[in-house]
Amino acid sequence: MKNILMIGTGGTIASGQTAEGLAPELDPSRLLQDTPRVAQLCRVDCLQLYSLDSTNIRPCHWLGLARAIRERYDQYDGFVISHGTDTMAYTAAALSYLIQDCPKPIVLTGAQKPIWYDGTDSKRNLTDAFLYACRGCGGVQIVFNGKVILGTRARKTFSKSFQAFSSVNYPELALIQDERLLQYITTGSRPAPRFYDALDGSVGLLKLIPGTRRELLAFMADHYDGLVIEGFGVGGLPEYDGFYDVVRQAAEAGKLIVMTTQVPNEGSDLTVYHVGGHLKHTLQVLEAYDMTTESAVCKLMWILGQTRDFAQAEKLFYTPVSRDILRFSGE
Ligand SMILES: NC(=O)C[C@H](N)C(=O)O
Repeated sequence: MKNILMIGTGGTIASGQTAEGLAPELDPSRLLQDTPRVAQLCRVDCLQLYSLDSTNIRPCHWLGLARAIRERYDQYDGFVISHGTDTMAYTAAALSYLIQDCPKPIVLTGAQKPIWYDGTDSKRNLTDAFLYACRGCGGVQIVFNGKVILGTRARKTFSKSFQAFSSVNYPELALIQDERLLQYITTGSRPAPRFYDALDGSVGLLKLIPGTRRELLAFMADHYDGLVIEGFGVGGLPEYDGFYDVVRQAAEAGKLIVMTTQVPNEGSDLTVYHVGGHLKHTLQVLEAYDMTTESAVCKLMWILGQTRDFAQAEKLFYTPVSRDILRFSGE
């Protein structure tokens, strides 16, 4: 039997009812009491690391999760992290940069309804997560509603339904149906993972709207070391009101700027239109292409944890990690 470590962090799956709404209170061993099937699949140890609604999860918690896995890595065959769904895609992306080429499965799961709720999705998701931790591929993945999604490709796309997550610009890796694992895509891995222990949380995300004030961009460029700008369509920046100069000054001041799109699918291509091409050709800005915003944000934090040098940052940003960016593969 495989040895799996379950790490609890909170979320709806572990929540109880309070007068002001659901709040996490159940620890992982309590979740397993309600999911007896797991004990037939593997041996489990439990670690309650946090008890948070995932709205409260921050980069320090991602570092804590990576550290917890690193410290116990040799003792287990796989890891299951129970987590709130709201920021699970960010945690999955962050862990994909902090723990690279991992040959053991690191599986995030959670639920849209608490474990005690009639018709909850908690038990299915937990059972599937453990099944995948025992039989699935290495690396960081989300198992949810029968789908297995690469940690760098996940996004929460439904706020209430059980099908909470989609795989963005990349196929789902596997399906789990009636405890049968259909592994369509495998993840290659090295014999041992590479752990990182630094992230710089000084990254901001600006979603443009028609008429966004330049002052907002300038304020963010002043207050953050890295900035992700979600433009429209295939990407670009307004040509009125001095936006370009703000980005130029920020880039010259050594800030790392990533241009991406707020369109959910197919990614950016800045060079198609002048609103993007002028920027791309004249300034030192990075482009997310087919990466998710969650991954672009976390990759920027990971890069800023290592360097401020644009050339080095550019190299790191465009080097695929766990298939987060495909634009450059094969070129
Ligand atoms: N379904 C959930 O888990 C949502 C919850 N607010 C959380 O992210 O912690």
